[in-house]
Amino acid sequence: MSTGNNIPENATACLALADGTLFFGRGFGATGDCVAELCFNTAMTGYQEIMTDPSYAGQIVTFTFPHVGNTGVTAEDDETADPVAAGMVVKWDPTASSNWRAEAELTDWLKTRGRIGVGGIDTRRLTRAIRHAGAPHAALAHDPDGNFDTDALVAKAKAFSGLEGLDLAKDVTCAQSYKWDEQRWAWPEGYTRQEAPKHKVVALDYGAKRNILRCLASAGCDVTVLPANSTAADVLAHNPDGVFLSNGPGDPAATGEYAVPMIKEILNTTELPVFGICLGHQMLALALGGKTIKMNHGHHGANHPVKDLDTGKVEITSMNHGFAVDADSLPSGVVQTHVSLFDATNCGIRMADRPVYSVQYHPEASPGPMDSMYLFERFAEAMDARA
Ligand SMILES: NC(=O)CC[C@H](N)C(=O)O
Repeated sequence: MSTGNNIPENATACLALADGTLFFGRGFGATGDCVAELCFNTAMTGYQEIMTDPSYAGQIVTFTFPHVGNTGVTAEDDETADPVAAGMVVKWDPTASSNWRAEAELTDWLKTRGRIGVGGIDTRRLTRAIRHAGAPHAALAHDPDGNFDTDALVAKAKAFSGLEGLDLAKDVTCAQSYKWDEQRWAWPEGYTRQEAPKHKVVALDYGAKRNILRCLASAGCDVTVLPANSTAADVLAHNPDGVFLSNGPGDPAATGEYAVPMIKEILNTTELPVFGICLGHQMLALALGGKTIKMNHGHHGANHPVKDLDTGKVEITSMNHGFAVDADSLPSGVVQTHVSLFDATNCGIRMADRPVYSVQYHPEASPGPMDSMYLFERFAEAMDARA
């Protein structure tokens, strides 16, 4: 039974936006409520990879593609041990899995891992609202009895302080360093190990996706992953041939309090090649003297065209970011290398005179037509050149 006015009789989930807008639907996964920034992702596939991408900490994801659940969940596809996104919003109720690789159903997986989902939402209307007014703060509640205190949910959404100024990398980073040698998935052998690595790479974990670490291993790297708050001395103690800066959640300017000084010190005291992705890109830009800005609704999808300004080629990329590097803030000696063909947002930089570069998009998850491994291979080549 629902309580209060205007709550549909069969509603078991409520999505409340900070401006008071309410959406009702059918809950799935865990019960209870959560509060976060609400974004939308336009990818047609990959809901499990999206939900387990640590960059989504502090965000509820609206899936504009209505069909979720059909591939089930498969442990091999997790980007980290558990889902990190706070919740998921979809148009249709999840369908049962129909996939030989599936090991569990999406709804059971969300339930055992404490993540809330809602189906039956008009995601077109919601997406328009997000595009129009910017990513809102939202509370999502799931109650099988349909009891919702909508005023309290709106108040919770209003009270959420937002992602600006929020350091979330410290929440999702690893507690201790570890070695990584698993390579990209290939048919028919699946994941294989890198048995003859050529380059020692320290990868800073700000919320790293496993598939990025796999790409490093596949490019010939012997990868040591270090926690986000590692100092330049911690990094250099491993005697690396190159330093990698991972993706991650939250505001790069906030996470930059410890990471940016570390990156600056690596740049100032060594000549090591440095490669960054997404949050790593944003923090590298900050370390080089640039600025980052909060976007209206960000880029979250798997078909975003990005132009490589060095080659003129356009790559169709996977994206997940709500902040961006301000290209106008880049100091001399730092070159813009990639731009979004949607809205001209900066998508890549490099130092003019050193193999220090980064991209905003996720090459490890990009669908093509180019082989996104080229960025990892460029990193390996830069380490080769110094050997
Ligand atoms: N995927 C990422 O690393 C995201 C970076 C940053 N948290 C942003 O939202 O822009």
